[in-house]
Amino acid sequence: MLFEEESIKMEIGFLGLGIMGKAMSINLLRHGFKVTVWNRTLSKCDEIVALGASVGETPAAVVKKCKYTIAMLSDPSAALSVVFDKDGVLEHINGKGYVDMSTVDANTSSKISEAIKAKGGYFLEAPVSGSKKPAEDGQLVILAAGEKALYEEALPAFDVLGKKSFFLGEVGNGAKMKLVVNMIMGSMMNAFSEGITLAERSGLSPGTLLDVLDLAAVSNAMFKMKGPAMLQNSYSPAFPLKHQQKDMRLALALGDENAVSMPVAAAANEAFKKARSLGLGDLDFSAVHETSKPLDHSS
Ligand SMILES: NC(=O)C1=CN([C@@H]2O[C@H](COP(=O)(O)OP(=O)(O)OC[C@H]3O[C@@H](n4cnc5c(N)ncnc54)[C@H](OP(=O)(O)O)[C@@H]3O)[C@@H](O)[C@H]2O)C=CC1
Ligand SMILES: O=CCCC(=O)O
Repeated sequence: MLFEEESIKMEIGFLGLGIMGKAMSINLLRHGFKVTVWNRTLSKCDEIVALGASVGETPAAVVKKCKYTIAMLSDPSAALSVVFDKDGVLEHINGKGYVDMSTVDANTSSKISEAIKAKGGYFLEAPVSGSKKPAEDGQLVILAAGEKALYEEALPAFDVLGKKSFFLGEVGNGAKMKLVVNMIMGSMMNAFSEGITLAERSGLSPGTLLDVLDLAAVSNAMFKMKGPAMLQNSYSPAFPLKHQQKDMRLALALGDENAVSMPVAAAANEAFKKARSLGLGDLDFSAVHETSKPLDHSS
């Protein structure tokens, strides 16, 4: 057993303290797990240390100390770097469990899995659906795949981090499921944003549009949560737009591999790319709304 029954005795490493990693590591601490954190910008560890965590100087140091390490990193390049670079995860992974919860493509996940297995470690991919608030509240949806035994042993931690965990079979299936979900979400966000602009430009109240949508068949949590802020042009980041565009790009590549025509997703990706080119990448992905607004030619 990598894990012991009582969470109080579990020592969990956590790599990556961005919007999601910070909320998730705090949640684990709050529920009695011992947590050792590492972040590329080490100063970001200070807040978590003040709440009771320890710090590892490198990913290798964290893995050496903990039987089980979670990663929550921005993209495929970050996920690979933390594993394969000097002082990376591979150095001490023999006999340990590694759970990558970052959103990456199946190929990246497979590369990491193979390397960890070759060194005698255990690997699970476990990307999540749900954003900053669900991460803070332990309400994520966990899409795991890989080593089944590690999944079962990780359940005490997943039960704290999420409201539901799925085990989807072989490595890659978690990554693919996550990309399909985010591809749908990104397309919906663009349709929503165009709808708000169309309502405004055709003389309707966008506030009333939100009320109507909320009672209609297309009602959903995302429109309800993001709509009011979008009407105020307020895009405080919960899910950064640059990550949503990365997910559209990876989902479109999955479509290429499987000869699936995805014109709606391709158009949504163009809008997210446009938003990035306008410097909106660090704002919430709802900032794609800015690209649906007519240009102001008054000056
Ligand atoms: N925010 C959200 O709502 C959700 C995000 N996700 C996914 O979770 C992952 C994390 O998202 P989020 O927390 O929002 O992202 P952030 O941008 O807030 O954090 C990214 C993290 O990755 C680290 N990082 C980036 N590049 C490297 C690198 N080359 N080497 C090591 N570390 C690196 C950053 O370190 P540093 O602080 O030094 O920059 C930071 O800790 C992403 O894959 C995202 O798609 C999934 C579900 C929801
Ligand atoms: O990957 C990010 C997902 C954000 C969400 O599910 O709200």
